[in-house]
Amino acid sequence: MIEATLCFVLRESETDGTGEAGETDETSETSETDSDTDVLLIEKRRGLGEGWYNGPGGKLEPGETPRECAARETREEVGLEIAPDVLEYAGELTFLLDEEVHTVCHVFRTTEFAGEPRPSDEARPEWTPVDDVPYDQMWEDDRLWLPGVLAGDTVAGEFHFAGGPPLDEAAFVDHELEWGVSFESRDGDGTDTSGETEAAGE
Ligand SMILES: Nc1[nH]c(=O)nc2c1ncn2[C@H]1C[C@H](O)[C@@H](COP(=O)(O)OP(=O)(O)OP(=O)(O)O)O1
Repeated sequence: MIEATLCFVLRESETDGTGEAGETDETSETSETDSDTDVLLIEKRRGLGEGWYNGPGGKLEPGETPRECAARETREEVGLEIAPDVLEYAGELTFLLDEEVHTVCHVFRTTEFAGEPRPSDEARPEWTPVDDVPYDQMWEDDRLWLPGVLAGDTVAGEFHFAGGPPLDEAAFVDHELEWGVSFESRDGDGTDTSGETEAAGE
């Protein structure tokens, strides 16, 4: 079983006079996050999900907590500095391949970061309006959980894939989601110590 992270960095959109990202549309019925918020996505250059968009992230190293991993991967992949303890625990996703747990992924969210994104061997970063996330160029499960996470909700989910490995060539067959899950016990280091968090229902 792989333990991994994803980190979604949010910022207020910049109005650049081009009429693109950040322009306020007074007639729109969008909520406080969405059209005026950007999320930092990466186009992944290698590894699982190569060629697709996602948040920065990757596998935990020995002795590392999930939030330390999320901060390190974000620094390595796109050069942003984030203090691990500012990361908000937004989701726990379990990816199963042929009914065996393949990866448990801890999802974090933050608006606090320093620096400007820059590309690396692993990733090409792109600030993207949250209303314009390219779900057709992402993992198939992302459209189910990422909009809620970007809007500030918390989620526990199980996603069933069949026919692999590798996971990114398997078929996405089923899922269960639970929203509004409390991850407060993970505020210390990203590790659940309470046993309160339930896995998504059957
Ligand atoms: N179904 C899925 N949906 C999704 O959105 N992200 C997924 C996913 N399955 C795996 N991931 C993400 C989680 C994690 O950030 C990443 C793990 O991919 P890899 O094993 O290729 O690790 P990376 O190469 O990115 O990291 P390192 O090797 O640790 O640098 O893929």
